[in-house]
Amino acid sequence: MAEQEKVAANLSLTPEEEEMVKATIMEQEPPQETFVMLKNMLVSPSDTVFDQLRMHLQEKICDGNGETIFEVGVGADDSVSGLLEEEYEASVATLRSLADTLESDCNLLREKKGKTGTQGQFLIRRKADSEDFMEVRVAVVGNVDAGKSTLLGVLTHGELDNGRGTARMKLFRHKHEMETGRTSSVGNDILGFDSQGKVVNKPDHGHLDWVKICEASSKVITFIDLAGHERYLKTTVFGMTGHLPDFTMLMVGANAGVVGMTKEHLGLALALNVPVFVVVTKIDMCPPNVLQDTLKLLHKILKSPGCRKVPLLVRNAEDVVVSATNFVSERLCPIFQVSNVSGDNLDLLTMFLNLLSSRTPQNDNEPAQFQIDDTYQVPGVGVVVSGTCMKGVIRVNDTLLLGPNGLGDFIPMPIKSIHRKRMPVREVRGGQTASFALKKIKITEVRKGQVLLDPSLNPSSCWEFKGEILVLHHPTTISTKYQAMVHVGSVRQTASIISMDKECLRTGDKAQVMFRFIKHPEYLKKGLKMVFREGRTKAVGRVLEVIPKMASLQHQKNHKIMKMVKQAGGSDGNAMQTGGSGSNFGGNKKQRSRRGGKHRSRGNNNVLNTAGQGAVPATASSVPSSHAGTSSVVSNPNPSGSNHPRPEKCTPSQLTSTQVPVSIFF
Ligand SMILES: Nc1nc2c(ncn2[C@@H]2O[C@H](COP(=O)(O)OP(=O)(O)OP(=O)(O)O)[C@@H](O)[C@H]2O)c(=O)[nH]1
Repeated sequence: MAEQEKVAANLSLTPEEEEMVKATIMEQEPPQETFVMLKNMLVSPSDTVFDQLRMHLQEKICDGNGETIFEVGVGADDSVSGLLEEEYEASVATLRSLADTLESDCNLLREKKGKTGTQGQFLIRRKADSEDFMEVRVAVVGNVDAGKSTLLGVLTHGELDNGRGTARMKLFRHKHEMETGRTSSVGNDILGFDSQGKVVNKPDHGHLDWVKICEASSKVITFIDLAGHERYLKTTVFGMTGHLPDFTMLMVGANAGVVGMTKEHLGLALALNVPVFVVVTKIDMCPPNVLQDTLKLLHKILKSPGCRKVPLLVRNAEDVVVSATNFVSERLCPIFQVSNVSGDNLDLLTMFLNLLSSRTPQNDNEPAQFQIDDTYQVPGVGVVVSGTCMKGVIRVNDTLLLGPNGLGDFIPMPIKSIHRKRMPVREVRGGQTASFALKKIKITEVRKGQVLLDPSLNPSSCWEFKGEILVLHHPTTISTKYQAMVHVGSVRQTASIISMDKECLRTGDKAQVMFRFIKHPEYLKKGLKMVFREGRTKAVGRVLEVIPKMASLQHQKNHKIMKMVKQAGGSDGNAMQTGGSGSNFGGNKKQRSRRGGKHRSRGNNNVLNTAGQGAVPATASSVPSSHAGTSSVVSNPNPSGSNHPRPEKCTPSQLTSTQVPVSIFF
């Protein structure tokens, strides 16, 4: 440990960095409240002041979804912080009785004794309600073998690992995962904290004990365990977009360092604006110089212009409180160094998790919105959908609109029952995950990506939408007709580019692009973050405009008319402009063969493996139909024949080891 402390000391913040941390913290200071708290208000309050303080505290607990951090010995006035010992003790006693009247517990987080007196920070948390708990979702990402599943096994079952994978066995869902030791699906496990901040989970808890954990917890951390292997990147991207994590825990094996998918996952979290904290594992088996190199590289990457993070090495309880209470911003990035085998620093990580709060603001008066991320057929129950309540409150027997279906319509759907973490409840609110049993519907009529909405929202679906994207990586160029998987929230569907404000896009290019889904319409909303990917091609961005279904039908009609007019005028060079979407919507067999071969026009994922991968499908006139979709098309970077000079852009191979691809954008 002495070696590690040395390493930590070497990497401690310089005075300028400390200033930066302070500035970041200052940036996040909440606006001044109307209630002015005087530092000795708690010492011996009159009944009126006591009531005022009670109301103030109640408000803060409500705003914090059931908890708040209260500072004793510090006032919102200009007085110097700190109280004399007796005053401080009297203030703490008042705070405890205030918390008591609000059915909450009061726990000391840290205390500071200075020349001007003592001051302390206390966590006030509502006592566990058997029907309700605060929920925080943490996505767990990092390269394969970084120790993700092991850490979750250790945290949620309280038993250390043996270094050969015993702890992760409790989390795996599939036989092949047990055999290979590799996560392939989106796994879930929970860690409950009571009102005193103690872990509720017991070493022997199984999946059936989730209800017991939830009943005894004031706060439940849901870990979204994601796969580290590149092969499962599609599932990992879905986990990051569809499961709406509040935070990302990026795991790095101390000995392996920042390798493989680590930067990819960090880039994804940055693109989706999810705050990141880093956990360096396996410090028990890592030589100090290797650990130091890993930490140095991590600092460099996090501080690089692409990330613009302020790394904070967490070494003691004080650092935990500072980082957790200022972690709402995406800028601060706490770094933990732990061992799942020796248990080093796991207490600090647990303390940090205990202090994290949900980032979804709760407003019960907003119309309900729920996004579906999975569907099940449960024997004896029927169709069950799981997902996240984005806004409002949903109660048993409420009738919401389910959709869009294949035609883009929404149908009224009563909610038969609600479960939160396998526990039956009467209602669910914004920021919480839940599953609903639905009435009178077949499993084939529900799918991931659908939504359940309050009828007052009068929703409409869309085939087309405009997005602003930045290409993080593409081997050649992207032009219209290119198809790839679009991830927006729990929507995951192949979409084709139907137009864009540039002729073609290369790595590092930013553009406004019009997309069209190839299979069915979706429900999207302006401003949502999106990821557009296919194989090694990646682009990130946001939805700028949603074209409602009817408008897009009209647009399609106009497009067809334009095309017919152009064809009549003999301009066959533009015959392919509608590309993939044309082949799916309205393109007949004859047209398809004229466009250069059937297998390029099917409009499903196969297209990605032929024209899609090459990204720039050739026009009917430039490539004979027998060659369409072959590697000669794929490798042609500029088949349109026009002489566009290739812009001087940073390609991934030119990125240095410390650069995260998103650096170009964020
Ligand atoms: N010595 C030591 N071994 C560890 C530690 N953490 C994990 N391991 C071992 O590292 C190996 C890989 O751990 P996993 O938890 O499967 O890694 P993962 O990141 O979940 O891998 P994927 O699920 O494939 O993405 C296992 O054999 C663990 O026992 C640690 O802190 N110290």
